[in-house]
Amino acid sequence: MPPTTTPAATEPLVRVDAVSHVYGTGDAAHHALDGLDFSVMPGEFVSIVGPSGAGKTTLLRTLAGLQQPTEGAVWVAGSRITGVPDGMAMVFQDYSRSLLPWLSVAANVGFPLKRAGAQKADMQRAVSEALAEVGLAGFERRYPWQLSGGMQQRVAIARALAYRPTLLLMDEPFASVDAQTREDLEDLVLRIREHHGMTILFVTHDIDESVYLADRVIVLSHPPAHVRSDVEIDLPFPRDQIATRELPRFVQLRSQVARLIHGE
Ligand SMILES: Nc1ncnc2c1ncn2[C@@H]1O[C@H](COP(=O)(O)OP(=O)(O)OP(=O)(O)O)[C@@H](O)[C@H]1O
Repeated sequence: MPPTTTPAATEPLVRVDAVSHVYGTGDAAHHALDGLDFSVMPGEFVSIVGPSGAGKTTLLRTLAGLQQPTEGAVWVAGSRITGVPDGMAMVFQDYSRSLLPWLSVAANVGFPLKRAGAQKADMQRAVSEALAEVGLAGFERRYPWQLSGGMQQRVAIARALAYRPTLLLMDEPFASVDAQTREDLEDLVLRIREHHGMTILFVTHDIDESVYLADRVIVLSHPPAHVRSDVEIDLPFPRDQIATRELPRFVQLRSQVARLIHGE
């Protein structure tokens, strides 16, 4: 009998297996993560929220392979990660520090591809496509400091996109832009996700944003952090900044997540 599902559809892309992290030693030791366990399926959009200082950035840095857990392991596409995995890109909150001010917009977007040894023509095509996708066609020759904060964050998103990642990690990417720009960037990320089908893990302090964007919201506990709850967001797609946020189910879910963060 033929299989009814392909193996790829049933295997998680990311598996966080009993991950703990302790910074420092002895009296100075700080237990940030405590036995975190969860999985993310290919194509899922998962928001990660939690109280301030819960360890969200520590978790994302561990997922990115930028630091090793003191206990447990992270698996991406079936391989235990010991460094930055292939096919992963990351977008940080602080675009002014993540973009290189002495490089043009195009050179910033092409930077990871150049380092990976891409052919010039392929790189130029990927850069143009990515900039067009984030609404910055025509800005190739500008420098990051000539752009608004929201535009700089679009450049950072384009740089991630040009790399064609299967896994995109985003650490509070819209925390430093104004409210209208934030909504525009949220919808940009949803469109990108729909277009490319990539898997996205998105750390945010903003409860409404976590619910608006995601298929699931993982709520971390007070430190040392464990997974306090894993909330399925059963809101229909496509999402709309006004209509989705008006839905009674949206209001119910955001209250549920808020209560969980506050420890109720
Ligand atoms: N390199 C480090 N060395 C020592 N302690 C650290 C280091 N990085 C983070 N910490 C500590 O680990 C804890 C978790 O930090 P982390 O930045 O991961 O939390 P967060 O949930 O992202 O914080 P926030 O809500 O403020 O964004 C904090 O108490 C922080 O001071």
